[in-house]
Amino acid sequence: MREGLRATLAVSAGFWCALGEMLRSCAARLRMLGALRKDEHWPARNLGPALRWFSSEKDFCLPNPSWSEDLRHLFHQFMKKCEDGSWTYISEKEMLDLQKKASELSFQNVKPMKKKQFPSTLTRNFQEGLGFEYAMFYNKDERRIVCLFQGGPLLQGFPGLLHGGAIVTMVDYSISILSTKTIGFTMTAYINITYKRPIPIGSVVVINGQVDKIEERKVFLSSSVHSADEKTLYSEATSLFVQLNLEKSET
Ligand SMILES: CCCCCCCCCCCCCC(=O)SCCNC(=O)CCNC(=O)[C@H](O)C(C)(C)COP(=O)(O)OP(=O)(O)OC[C@H]1O[C@@H](n2cnc3c(N)ncnc32)[C@H](O)[C@@H]1OP(=O)(O)O
Repeated sequence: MREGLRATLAVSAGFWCALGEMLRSCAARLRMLGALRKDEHWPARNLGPALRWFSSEKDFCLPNPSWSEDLRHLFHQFMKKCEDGSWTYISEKEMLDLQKKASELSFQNVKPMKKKQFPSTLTRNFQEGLGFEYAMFYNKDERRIVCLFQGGPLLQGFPGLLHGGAIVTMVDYSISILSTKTIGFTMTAYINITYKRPIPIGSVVVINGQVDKIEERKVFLSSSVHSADEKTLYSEATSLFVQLNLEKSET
């Protein structure tokens, strides 16, 4: 009798959970459809204050109050390395200029978003300190890029830890700039990342990317993610970027 009651309760709890999940997913879809109906272009008008808009003139790669001591220290170290010209600081403006040029390329079946309506890049759509805080430095002769990165609480995966998707986003974004600066506009064909140790939210990591080999339109790169003191290797990745074949994509 008691067994029967327990089984009935388990089935009914399962039913209510499944129903709840279904209703939540329907509500999310309806919200999305509503937003889409209002305006065929993303983003919907009222995405709230947590966005740094494309039109902003501010250089978000410079230190702000959310930066930890470690991030400031590394930033100033790299700025010093820039003095002899071996390394160059990549400003937000330079990244936006690249992006603007990229938005002029036409891809099959892709409608460009209305100017000024779209946010700068995925990595800049968060309020100061909550998402991706970073600065990048480029070494042309060594074909290397360094990204100093501090991931905020909105990038959480496991409690207190950075989501792997946020880590690979920052790796991909850094080496995408490196490959683009090396041979012109490229796209990620693959990126294979190995996560070796979890990264605590708010800690500072150093992403090192380098070009290993170029074969015609293909750029092979490798990258690593270390702690600021270089003692911990968090992740390693190998990737292929392919230079855009504009004749093909213009069709
Ligand atoms: C970001 C900074 C700068 C820019 C700012 C912009 C905004 C920032 C945005 C941040 C952006 C962040 C970055 C992002 O998020 S980029 C977004 C994520 N990536 C994509 O969506 C790319 C989707 N894929 C494609 O569009 C095409 O497949 C590409 C363009 C990659 C190649 O298609 P295409 O038609 O052009 O070339 P092809 O097919 O003739 O192949 C050519 C050669 O490549 C070899 N191959 C191809 N694929 C693979 C593979 N998977 N493994 C091994 N090999 C592969 C192939 O065998 C051939 O080799 P070979 O036979 O000649 O030896």
